[in-house]
Amino acid sequence: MTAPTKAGKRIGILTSGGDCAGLNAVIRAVVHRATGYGWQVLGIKEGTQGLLQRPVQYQTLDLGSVDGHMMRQGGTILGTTNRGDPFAYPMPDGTLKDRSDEIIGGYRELGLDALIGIGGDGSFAILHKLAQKGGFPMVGVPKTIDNDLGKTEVSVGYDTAVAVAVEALDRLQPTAASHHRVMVLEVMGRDAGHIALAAGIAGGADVILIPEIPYSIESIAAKIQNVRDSGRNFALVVVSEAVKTLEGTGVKKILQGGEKRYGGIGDYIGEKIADATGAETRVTVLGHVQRGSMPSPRDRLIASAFGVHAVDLIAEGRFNRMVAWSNRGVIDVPITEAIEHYSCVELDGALVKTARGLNISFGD
Ligand SMILES: Nc1ncnc2c1ncn2[C@@H]1O[C@H](COP(=O)(O)OP(=O)(O)O)[C@@H](O)[C@H]1O
Ligand SMILES: O=P(O)(O)OC[C@H]1O[C@](O)(COP(=O)(O)O)[C@@H](O)[C@@H]1O
Ligand SMILES: [Mg+2]
Repeated sequence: MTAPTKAGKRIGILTSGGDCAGLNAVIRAVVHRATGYGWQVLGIKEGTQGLLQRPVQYQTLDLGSVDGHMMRQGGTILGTTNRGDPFAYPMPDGTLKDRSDEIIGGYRELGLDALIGIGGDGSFAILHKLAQKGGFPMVGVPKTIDNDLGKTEVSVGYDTAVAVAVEALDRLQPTAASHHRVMVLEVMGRDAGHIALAAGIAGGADVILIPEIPYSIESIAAKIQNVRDSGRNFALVVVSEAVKTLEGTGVKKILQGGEKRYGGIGDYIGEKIADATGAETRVTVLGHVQRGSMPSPRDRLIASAFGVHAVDLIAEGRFNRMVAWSNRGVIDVPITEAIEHYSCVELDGALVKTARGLNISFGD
């Protein structure tokens, strides 16, 4: 594919890392704002993978291609990747190769004036390094259901993921009560407990286990005994996927190609609770359902505000910055600060205090 001829600025946009709800709303907002400036927008396919391929994989985005139902759709129309680090790209023979120059070459082939990357910490680390090496201007838009990016109060996708987890607890509660069971819900979060904490509070959990707070089975069992003593015959337990075993190891599955992902701590905790309390216990692993929903209104709003601001940063010539949510509005921060400041659950933060005030146990 040959890049279209150019009048005014031409900007590229890509989505990177795990998908989440609200990515399409960001893309739509970027296209609206850029079109307002009279610019062209090229959507790069599959994150950095699209720039690696020849011909470079992209699609031209205009108002006609982003309106209608796109903002309501989960996922990303551009595709994404959280594999294939360009600086250590896994080759078929098992070796790792630095392919960053090919990606920078792909960027140049498109004749872009700037790149908007929608990603999380991992993606920004890669994209920023590429932009520095290739000398091209870049702006970041934060997304991740994990909400673990520093320097922004919230990332696109988090609100929807929490809503899905709360809905799961709403559905587990009546079946737990009907069968007098302890229901364990394992939610995502690599490696922060934000989803578990927020969903646990909003979904009425009795116990919330997050990687930031060490737990003991005795303490969880004591909480379940308290619940029984109060006359209630069921309990809801939320476990973040990154919670470790009592021996201090993360529970992971090995996937095709040797990739590892969290999964399984819910079963581990469920068994321990059953042994310690004698309660009938069932485990639900929510998994990618948390990423696949229609974006919540709040995610659509944040995504829209971020997309507009990202284009404005380019218009102002302010690069290497990430748009961020702070104090009821959009700001921008150096992207390096966002990468450096990993944001896990603050132990003295409002939500931990709220949970304790509600007598929710962290198992500590
Ligand atoms: N081409 C790539 N683009 C983005 N991330 C990649 C790529 N290749 C490998 N990765 C790795 O995948 C992970 C992507 O980060 P992930 O946490 O999934 O998303 P996010 O960018 O939202 O943080 C990081 O560990 C990153 O180093
Ligand atoms: O989709 P995959 O590759 O199984 O990855 C799962 C991981 O991605 C996430 O859903 C989201 O991570 P990012 O938003 O940082 O990409 C994590 O919560 C989870 O551990
Ligand atoms: Mg991440």
